[in-house]
Amino acid sequence: MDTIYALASARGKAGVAVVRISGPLAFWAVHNLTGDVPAPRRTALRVLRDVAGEVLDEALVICFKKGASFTGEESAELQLHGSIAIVNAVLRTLSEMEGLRIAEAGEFTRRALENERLDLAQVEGLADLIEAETEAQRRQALKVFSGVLGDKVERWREALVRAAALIEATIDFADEEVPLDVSPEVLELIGTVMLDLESEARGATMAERIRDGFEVAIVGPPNAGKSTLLNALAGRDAAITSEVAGTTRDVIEVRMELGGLPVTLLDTAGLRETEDAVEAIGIERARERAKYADLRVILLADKDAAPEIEPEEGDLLVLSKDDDGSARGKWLSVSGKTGQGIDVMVAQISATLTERASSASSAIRERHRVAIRDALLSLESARNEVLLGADRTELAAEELRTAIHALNCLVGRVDVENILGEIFSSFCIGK
Ligand SMILES: Nc1nc2c(c(=O)[nH]1)N(C=O)[C@@H](CNc1ccc(C(=O)N[C@@H](CCC(=O)O)C(=O)O)cc1)CN2
Ligand SMILES: Nc1nc2c(ncn2[C@@H]2O[C@H](COP(=O)(O)OP(=O)(O)OP(=O)(O)O)[C@@H](O)[C@H]2O)c(=O)[nH]1
Ligand SMILES: [Mg+2]
Repeated sequence: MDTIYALASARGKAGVAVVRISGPLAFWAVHNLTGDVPAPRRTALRVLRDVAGEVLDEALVICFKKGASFTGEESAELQLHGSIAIVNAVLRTLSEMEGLRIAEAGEFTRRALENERLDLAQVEGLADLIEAETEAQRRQALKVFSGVLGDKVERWREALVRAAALIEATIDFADEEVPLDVSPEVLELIGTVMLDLESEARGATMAERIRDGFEVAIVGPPNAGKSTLLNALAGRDAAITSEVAGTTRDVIEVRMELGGLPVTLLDTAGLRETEDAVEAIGIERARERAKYADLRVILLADKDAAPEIEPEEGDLLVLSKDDDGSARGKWLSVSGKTGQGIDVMVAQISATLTERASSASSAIRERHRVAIRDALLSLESARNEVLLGADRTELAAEELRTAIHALNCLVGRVDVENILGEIFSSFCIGK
């Protein structure tokens, strides 16, 4: 196993820069730099020198013994003065040591995974934690990082292994005089796991929204003030506005944080019958995106006008151009010009999305959703086989094993190699 090292903090000038070293030669490398190996897990102030004895920096050094570190390997940390020259000099000195090489992106975490310090879902949680920009993303990533999914998988696995064992026992005793009917207990075990998996699958979509953002589409007739509202929310001139009806054609996307949730706000072409071919394409796109949005804000300048889009349950109906708030009443009203009502509308949007986000599960990725779906399909078949009777027990056991396999994939107990590359490619070097 190579000993790897990398700058773990961001590149460039900083207060302090952290260099990590991990592998069997980590302490040896520290000894080369400081002439000493400080007591494990204690910070020690040491002068670092290169091979020629030239002083590189005075740094805090921490050693972690094998089995008691982030990676699980012998490792060390150098907390340097955050100068580009010092970092370069220290990295160069490490590169000159026999048996040390620079780490690849995510390689420290990969070793933590290989040494079973983390399971695959936790690694994904860690990747999301580093990417997290909003409060909801931070909370969700921390939950996944703490290993909830792994704990659940363990419980499901135990139940299914027990169900499989019960079935297999009846296969062995198939010739006996009085075969014990285990099917009620087996069905009970399968049923409980299926209920859990179904609830996990339902929350997966919301978990993905927290990760990748909710789409909120502003739709309505031309000139309603959609683009003006988008600009007011974005705090910049993202979209062209004008008194000409039919100004916006393309869908304009602005990413922002609303009430702690990541949101992509969409401004769309005003909806109306038109002879203009280009405008018609814009309107088609507007309808298409609105259809798939998580929330639609239907904006109308005139509350008696036809909305040109059938309001559905969950849509937010908002009256626009209410500059002084005089139209406020049972209608939510805003003005993109004066800002009137925007705080109330934002609070309403964020409350609606927060309510939906509360059903988020710890299955945060497409990969998790697929594994859960596969497990559910196999359990469904297993249940049918059990119901079909004693001569189908081998098939039932087989389906149970397939379901357990899918769950093992979820936390990376099996079949990891092909997905690791993809997961770690999103990591920084030094993580
Ligand atoms: N300076 C520094 N800060 C950091 C990290 C780091 O590596 N270095 N981390 C890294 O990303 C995170 C902290 N995560 C860590 C997780 C485990 C261990 C560790 O040594 N685990 C041992 C001992 C546990 C214990 O003492 O309770 C173990 O699990 O056996 C260290 C850091 C965030 N902050
Ligand atoms: N007084 C007032 N005028 C507004 C307000 N919002 C928009 N307007 C004006 O209404 C006109 C149309 O605004 P836009 O934001 O371009 O309307 P739109 O809904 O994006 O229109 P299309 O892109 O054509 O569908 C512009 O002249 C804006 O200045 C508002 O809150 N108050
Ligand atoms: Mg517009």
